[in-house]
Amino acid sequence: MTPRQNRDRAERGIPEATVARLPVYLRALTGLQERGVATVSSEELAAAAGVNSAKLRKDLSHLGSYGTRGVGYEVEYLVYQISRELGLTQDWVVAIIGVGNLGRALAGYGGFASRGFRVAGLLDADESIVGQEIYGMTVAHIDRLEDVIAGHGVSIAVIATPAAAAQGVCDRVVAAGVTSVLNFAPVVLNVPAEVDVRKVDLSIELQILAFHEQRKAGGPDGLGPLDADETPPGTTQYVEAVEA
Ligand SMILES: NC(=O)c1ccc[n+]([C@@H]2O[C@H](COP(=O)([O-])OP(=O)(O)OC[C@H]3O[C@@H](n4cnc5c(N)ncnc54)[C@H](O)[C@@H]3O)[C@@H](O)[C@H]2O)c1
Repeated sequence: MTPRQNRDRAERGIPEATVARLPVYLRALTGLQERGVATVSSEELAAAAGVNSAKLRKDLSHLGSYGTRGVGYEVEYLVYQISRELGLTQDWVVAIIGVGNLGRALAGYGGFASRGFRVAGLLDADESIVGQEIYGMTVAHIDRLEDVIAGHGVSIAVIATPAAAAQGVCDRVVAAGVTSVLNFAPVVLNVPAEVDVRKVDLSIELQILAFHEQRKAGGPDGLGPLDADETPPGTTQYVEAVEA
C-alpha cells in the first residue's frame, strides 16, 4: 500500500477490521473465479468467507460495491476492486531475513508470487547457509542487508530469525527505508510510528482453537456445551479471530 493509497483509505474511513477481512474475501473470490463462477450472492460469498452476510455487505459498501439486487456481485470486478484497495495491483518486493526452517518454507511458498509478492532477497548470518541456492535464489550475508534492500527495491521485510536477533534486524531494515515488516519471531518489535509491523504467531491461533475446543467439549466449568446463541464470536472462522 503506498502512502497515497493509505491516505485515500483513511479519508474514506475504511475500518481496520474491514481491511483485515478483505484478504479473506479475496481468497474466497479467487476460488470462485477458478471454478468459473461469474456472479455471487452476498450470502454465498459470506458463507465461503465465514462471516455473516450483513457484515460482508457493510464491508463491501466501504469499497463502493453494493452488488445488484437479485444478481449479487460480479466476481471479476470485485476481485479487481479488493485487489486495488489492498494495493495488490502492483508487485511488492519482499526480503526474508533468517533462512532457517521457517524462512526456507516461506521462500518456497508459491502463494506469494501468485498474489503479487515477489521474494527477491534471502539473508542469513550463518556462514554455512550464506551462498546456498534456495528456490533459485542465493542466500546473501546479513552484512549485505542494506545493498539488497536498495538494489531490489524491497518494500516488505519478513523477519524469521531467532527472537534475540529480531530487533537488531528490524532496526536495520527500518534504517534502510523499509516501512512494512512481517515478524515471525516471538518478540514485540519497537518501530517508529510510520512503520507497520504485522506479527504472525501460530501459537496464538492454536490457543484460540484450544479455547473453542474446550467450550465445545463442555467448557472449563464442566456444564456441557454452550447453547447456539451463547456460542462466543470467533467459533466460525479465522476472520472473527482477526477482529477479536
Ligand atoms: N510465528 C510463528 O508462528 C512461528 C512459528 C515457527 C517459528 N517461529 C519463529 O520464527 C523464527 C525462526 O524459526 P526457525 O524454526 O526457522 O529457526 P531456525 O533456527 O531454523 O532459523 C533461524 C535462522 O535465522 C538466522 N539468524 C540468526 N541471527 C540472524 C541475524 N542476526 N541475521 C540474519 N539471520 C540470522 C539463523 O542463522 C537461522 O538460519 C524463530 O524466532 C521462531 O521462534 C515463529
